[in-house]
Amino acid sequence: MESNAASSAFQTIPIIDLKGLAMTDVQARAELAKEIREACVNVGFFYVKNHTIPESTIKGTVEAARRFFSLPLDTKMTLDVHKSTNFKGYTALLGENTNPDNRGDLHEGFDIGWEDMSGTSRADDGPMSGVNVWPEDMPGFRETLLEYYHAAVQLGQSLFPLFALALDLPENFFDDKTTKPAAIMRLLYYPPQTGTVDDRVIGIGAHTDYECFTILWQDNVQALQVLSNDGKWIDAVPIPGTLVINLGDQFARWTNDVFKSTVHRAANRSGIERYSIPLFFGSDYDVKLEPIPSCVSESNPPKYGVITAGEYVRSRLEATFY
Ligand SMILES: O=C(O)CCC(=O)C(=O)O
Ligand SMILES: [Fe+2]
Repeated sequence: MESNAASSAFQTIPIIDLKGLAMTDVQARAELAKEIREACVNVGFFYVKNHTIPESTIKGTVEAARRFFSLPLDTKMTLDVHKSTNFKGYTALLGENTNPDNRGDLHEGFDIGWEDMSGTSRADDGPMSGVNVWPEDMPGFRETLLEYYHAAVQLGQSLFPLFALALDLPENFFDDKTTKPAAIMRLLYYPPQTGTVDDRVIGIGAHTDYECFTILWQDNVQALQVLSNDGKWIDAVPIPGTLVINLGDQFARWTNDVFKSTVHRAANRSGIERYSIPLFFGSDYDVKLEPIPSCVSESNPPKYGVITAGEYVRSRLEATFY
């Protein structure tokens, strides 16, 4: 399978209907996988409609985000991500810098990893092991976020077989590599930027994501942009009822760039505040990201060194949260 890196300058981001996600008909699944393949090879981004995260779960989580980010700064700072050994908790404005050429990102964030409803976190998350941190005096906040987290993880798990089909692999190829969903969920809040904007301080600087793919909910404020091969920024216009799926660097490494991990950024110049909720879905942290054999050929020789997923994500997070 060849990398298509130079072939397409996309102008639009495809919309894929997932209403048949649970179907078992082989032909229908193959057709859906083909659509996904086109999007992954040419764009690295697609919208999904008729996804499986309930609207009520989204609404509750956005409400929770509003409540959380409106807490006083010193209360939020008790959960400072820099105090955590595993990148969990609160990031203040300018607390991270996604693009090294920039001067800091103009967003606030709140990060959690896997935890079940009874409060158990995983002990064996390799370099990312450790508990989530939660605000005090916010009844229901934890449950609301975990409800969203597990719904998004379930959606992610149902996408892996389609990504496998899209790579001409058996549907279960990723099953034993995604047994402990390595998923990080973020609440993001972008204050509006008005007046003269320094391009080096925007909502989130130009970057690629670190894991296999990201499931992103965005509100209806336009800010997200995706870099096309011809160097143009394409608006990822908010489309009500959809989620954005974009591929990250784990998948690019694993597929030897057959799947694209596309550069994107967000700048909120709307005049009103913006919220988004990415969930970054990676392979199990102990999986070695060796190029998938069908993605390597004489004309597309291996491009990346082999590293475990956990080491890779950790090194990227360490560079971001300086
Ligand atoms: O807020 C957005 O629309 C994008 C966020 C993003 O790219 C990220 O968190 O990696
Ligand atoms: Fe991103």
